[in-house]
Amino acid sequence: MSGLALQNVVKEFGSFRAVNDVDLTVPHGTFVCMLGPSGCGKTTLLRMIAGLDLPTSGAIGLDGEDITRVPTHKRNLGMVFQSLALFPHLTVGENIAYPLRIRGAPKEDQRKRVDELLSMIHLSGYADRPVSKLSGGQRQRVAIARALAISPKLFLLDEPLSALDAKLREAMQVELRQLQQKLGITTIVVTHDQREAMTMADTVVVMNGGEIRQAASPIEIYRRPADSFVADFIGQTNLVEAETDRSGRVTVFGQPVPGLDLPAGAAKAMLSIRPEDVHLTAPGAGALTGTVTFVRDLGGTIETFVDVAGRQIVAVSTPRARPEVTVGQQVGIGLTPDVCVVLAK
Ligand SMILES: Nc1ncnc2c1ncn2[C@@H]1O[C@H](COP(=O)(O)OP(=O)(O)OP(=O)(O)O)[C@@H](O)[C@H]1O
Repeated sequence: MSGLALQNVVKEFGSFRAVNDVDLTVPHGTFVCMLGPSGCGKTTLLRMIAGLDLPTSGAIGLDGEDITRVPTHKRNLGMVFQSLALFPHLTVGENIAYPLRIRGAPKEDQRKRVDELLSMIHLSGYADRPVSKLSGGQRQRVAIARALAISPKLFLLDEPLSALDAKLREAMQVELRQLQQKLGITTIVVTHDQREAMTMADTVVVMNGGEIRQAASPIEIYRRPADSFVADFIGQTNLVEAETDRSGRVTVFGQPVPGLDLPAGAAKAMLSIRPEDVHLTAPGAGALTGTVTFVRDLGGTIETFVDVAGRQIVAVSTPRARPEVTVGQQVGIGLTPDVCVVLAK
């Protein structure tokens, strides 16, 4: 297969298993973001793909070749890690040309490639500047260009944008994605920022406790989370329990939700209901009734916190779409089966 394939990859540090039996296929040209809380094993997995760590067991393949034990410098990788490690005493052009120079590429070829890459990262004319005179975002782009100078088979980045301020970071996410699409290079980015992952990835790999909990497109992960960890980790959600009552009706907080089905044979299941799918109504008009406990008006959106039988439900809407409500007021909550995602666990 063309692309990257991880098979039953395990990494143990002493008796601690940091990566537990990971299987993942990344087709050629795909942009993958590995996402998860601190310590979930995403950097360890990336380091094994890079050849910086050896798996305890399992296999890593690239374009059909087993590279599990191939040293990093023979894997044809481009890497950008958190600390950029640009050479501060070299110019922008010299930094980008560095990997070509150490491979003995002719001077003229180096110059051509540097010009090509500078144009790609929107820094044409910057070749002779010292890197010390660049802004954070410009340095980031130079690090990316240097990693791409050798036209690698695989582009690996670990939290590449984490040192940038929020606005620049968002702009760079779009730039990085556009560059990757232009080059069609298989790319894996480790991030703990779900918005960043949703912006850039074809496939988001959500990890927890050394395991992949779900690997799917951003919208699939958001709309059809595999389990309550993924539902809660990606975006905001309401996790509520549904159960079957004595007469066989499926209920939420004791109120029947007609048309909602639980998995065959299950008396209970967790539901994920996104806040934008929770519709506030007049009391009694919705399936549930609750009391407004807090209203967070963020200008573009309003979050309304509602206490329903001692549990908090959050509804999000635009100011125009939301009925006027105040703290202490009773409201109804309309629940339809189509907004309730029944979770596996
Ligand atoms: N060299 C090592 N020796 C011992 N334990 C390690 C080593 N490297 C990583 N670990 C442990 O393995 C687990 C996974 O670490 P890893 O760096 O992969 O997490 P991460 O998901 O990238 O986290 P973060 O977002 O904080 O960087 C952590 O519990 C970490 O302490």
